[in-house]
Amino acid sequence: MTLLSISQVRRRFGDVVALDGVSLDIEEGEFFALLGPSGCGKTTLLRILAGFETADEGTVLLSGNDLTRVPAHQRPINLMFQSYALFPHLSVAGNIAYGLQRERLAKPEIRQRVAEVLERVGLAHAAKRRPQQLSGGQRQRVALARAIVKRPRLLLLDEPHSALDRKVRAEMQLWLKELQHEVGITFVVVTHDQEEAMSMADRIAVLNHGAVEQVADPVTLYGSPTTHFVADFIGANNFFEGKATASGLNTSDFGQLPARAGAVAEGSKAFLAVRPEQVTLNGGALSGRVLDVSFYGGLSRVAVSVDQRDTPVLVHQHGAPRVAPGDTVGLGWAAEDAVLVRP
Ligand SMILES: Nc1ncnc2c1ncn2[C@@H]1O[C@H](COP(=O)(O)OP(=O)(O)OP(=O)(O)O)[C@@H](O)[C@H]1O
Repeated sequence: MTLLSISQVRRRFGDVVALDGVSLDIEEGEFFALLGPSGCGKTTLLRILAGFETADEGTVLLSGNDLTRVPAHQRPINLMFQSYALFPHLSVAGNIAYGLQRERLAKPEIRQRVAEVLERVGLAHAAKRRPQQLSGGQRQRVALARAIVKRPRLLLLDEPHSALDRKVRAEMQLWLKELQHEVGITFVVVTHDQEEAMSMADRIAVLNHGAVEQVADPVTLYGSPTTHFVADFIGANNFFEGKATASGLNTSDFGQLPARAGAVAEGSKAFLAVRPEQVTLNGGALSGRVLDVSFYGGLSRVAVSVDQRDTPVLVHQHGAPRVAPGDTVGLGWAAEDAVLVRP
């Protein structure tokens, strides 16, 4: 069932168009990610959902009810800030209880709900500590506990892992996904980190210049991007430019190259996108010379220079390298492993 229906939302700041007609439906219980580079408008959209910012045009419905005129504190929506915004003078339990106290819930109920949520985030032992006595990952758990204890319909998370180092970040991504499944609250997370979005979200909306480029699950986004921007932003890709034909792409430099049509109509301008792990080095449509080989344990990355191309073709091979710089190689791929995308 649709929980949140965002329709044709626009927002400008002076000359800057932050959101240029964004429409999205987010399902009940979904872990949804808004992904895009800095300045694409994702924070503005999150703030509009929370009620801290207003749209110039468009509507936001929550279970069919228009939120436009509902003030932030009356929305069944919580926002977890990037900085966590914990109160330094309150204990962990005090921070979590704060919102419930403001709602004037009875003391025994507050005590019980705080204890429950502390247990859930694995911080029961740290209830009396102050935020500055906690690690970054623990602070994030407190911020999440404080957000979910109010049992919102929707939890918005702004770059939740940006304050954490790499290793903790990976642990917290896994944990956040588990937590979301356990509590069943709909999560909308804003991130510029494609790996983070891919590893956590059920579905991802990729934003660029205030507009939605594509909405899909991670596997579809990776395997069947519809635009050059999405194919380039998510993972590594090799691109060729040309015109879509019935069986691939017609290029001026390399003739016909095999690919699936994807979302591109025959005869239109397009790019062929092929992932490095789909390219083989034993014969095929192109030939080139190995420029560079680097070994990463389970994976070797090979850069192949091809005449008439400014950028080398990247190839990933499983295991140790089987070619060396200077080798002449053929580059090939199966038509179903390459996809045509819109410019
Ligand atoms: N209050 C404001 N006043 C003026 N311009 C703003 C304001 N808020 C956002 N913008 C502009 O709107 C555009 C979108 O900003 P937004 O913060 O939504 O992007 P973002 O994708 O979240 O980027 P980041 O990841 O850097 O936060 C940017 O060009 C930004 O400079």
